[in-house]
Amino acid sequence: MKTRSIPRVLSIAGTDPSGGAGIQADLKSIAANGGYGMAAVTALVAQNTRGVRSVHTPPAAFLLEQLDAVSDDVAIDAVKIGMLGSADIIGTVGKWLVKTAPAVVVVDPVMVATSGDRLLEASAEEALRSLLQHADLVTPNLPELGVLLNEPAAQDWETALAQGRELSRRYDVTVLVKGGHLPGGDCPDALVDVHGRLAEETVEFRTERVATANTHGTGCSLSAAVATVQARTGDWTESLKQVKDWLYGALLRADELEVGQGNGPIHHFHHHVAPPRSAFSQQCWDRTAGLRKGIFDLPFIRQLADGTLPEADFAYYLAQDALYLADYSRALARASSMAPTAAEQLFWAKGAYNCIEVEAALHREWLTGRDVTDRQGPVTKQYVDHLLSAGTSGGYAELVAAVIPCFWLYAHVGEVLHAQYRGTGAADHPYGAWLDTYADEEFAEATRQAVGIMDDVAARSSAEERRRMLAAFEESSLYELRFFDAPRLYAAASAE
Ligand SMILES: Nc1ncnc2c1ncn2[C@@H]1O[C@H](COP(=O)(O)OP(=O)(O)O)[C@@H](O)[C@H]1O
Ligand SMILES: Cc1ncc(COP(=O)(O)OP(=O)(O)O)c(N)n1
Repeated sequence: MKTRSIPRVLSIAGTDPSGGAGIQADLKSIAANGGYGMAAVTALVAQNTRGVRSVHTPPAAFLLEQLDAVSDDVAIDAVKIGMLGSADIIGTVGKWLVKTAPAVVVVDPVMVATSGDRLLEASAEEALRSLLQHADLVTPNLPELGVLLNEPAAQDWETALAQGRELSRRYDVTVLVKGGHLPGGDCPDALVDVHGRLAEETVEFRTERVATANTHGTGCSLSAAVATVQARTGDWTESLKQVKDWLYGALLRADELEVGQGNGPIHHFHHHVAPPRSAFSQQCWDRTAGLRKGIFDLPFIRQLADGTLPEADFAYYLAQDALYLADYSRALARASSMAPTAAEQLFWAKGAYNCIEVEAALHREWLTGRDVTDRQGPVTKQYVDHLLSAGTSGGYAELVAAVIPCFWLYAHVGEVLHAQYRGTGAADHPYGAWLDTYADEEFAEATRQAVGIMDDVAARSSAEERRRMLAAFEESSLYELRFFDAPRLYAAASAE
């Protein structure tokens, strides 16, 4: 297939004056994915983020005039077909496709909007099935897949894939089965083709489900984007990979748009606009709320707060922390060596220095006279391995996200424990002096700067890099929890 760096892509679809779905969404998706967008309107839809009010369908002959006006003048590299509305319109589009034979035809078999309003007359379902013979790719959601096969909508992923295979077999077409309507923490999609046009019969793409109500026009946007990238790459699997990544970012940042009071649109141009400075760290913080709760529920933290923590557990914690800091300093030094700006280089270098010079010295002071192991325990070792591997196999962005929880959780736990201790006014608290050093304003300021750097790095990173950053942040946060729990599990054994 002949590919083109800026493909000319025609959307044949209905309108959405609120800009989230239909032609308006298609044009944004095409542009966001590097194409030149064109549009022929099948129906004028009075709708917004809350639902459809009415539909006006101009005569099919006028749609044909629009289509001919484009194809008589412009070489069309790809066509995306969305809302068609009636059998009359479907027939007109089918004949035009036969006449023009575009290289890429993607059909999104739009039937019902998220709001529940019908966008295809029930009597036109058979006509829509017959249009599939002109399609290279069809992108039904699960209810639409069921209707096209005259079967109930799939309730699980295995049934959905089986239906995808059946649709591919019946209509000799590649099917994109979309799992957005299934419950669960991720959104599976799969390209399915039983006629050998893909490397494998089923190629799956999974992304995490984004917690947002702003998904209006997701299906329209996806199909227009796939048509565009396919005309650029000539490879369905590669196209889906690129588009899913872009779509994930568009959903992740949909809430920033604040459009409408119902299900708002996705952020088509998220990759051209830097996220608000604090957006990424807020996301990291929100995602690890459960782990923070877990930390405050640990016996170690409760006992450290009320002064009942066994001395041996405290000593084990201090010893492991000193061992950890020696390698944490190396991870910060690595971040310094990878930093793209002098300011970031200096910040991490100072952090590496402070770990050894200030923090470890403090630990040594507290450890004097205590009989403790000088070997890394299992959790310390795993945590350090995670940091060092982020610094070698991950990039700078991943390493930065991996080192932040140590700053942030230490500062947060310190602040909370210190406030609790001060609140009790207990003069004889065995760990009072330690808790006083724990809430240090200089360290809190360094933490704010570190989190700011992470936000800056996230703002200049791709959606895929941000996803890896988030995973690295979560993993380090989990190790922070395990680190606080390690004395309970390993202190006694290490003393033997
Ligand atoms: N909350 C979400 N988070 C991540 N991806 C989503 C989410 N909702 C839908 N998607 C993805 O958006 C695309 C459209 O999905 P779907 O909702 O199944 O179709 P439609 O929008 O046509 O009803 C699919 O790629 C699906 O995996
Ligand atoms: C004019 C028009 N076309 C299609 C839809 C439905 O779009 P879809 O991408 O399926 O998005 P939601 O149904 O999720 O909004 C529409 N609303 N209007």
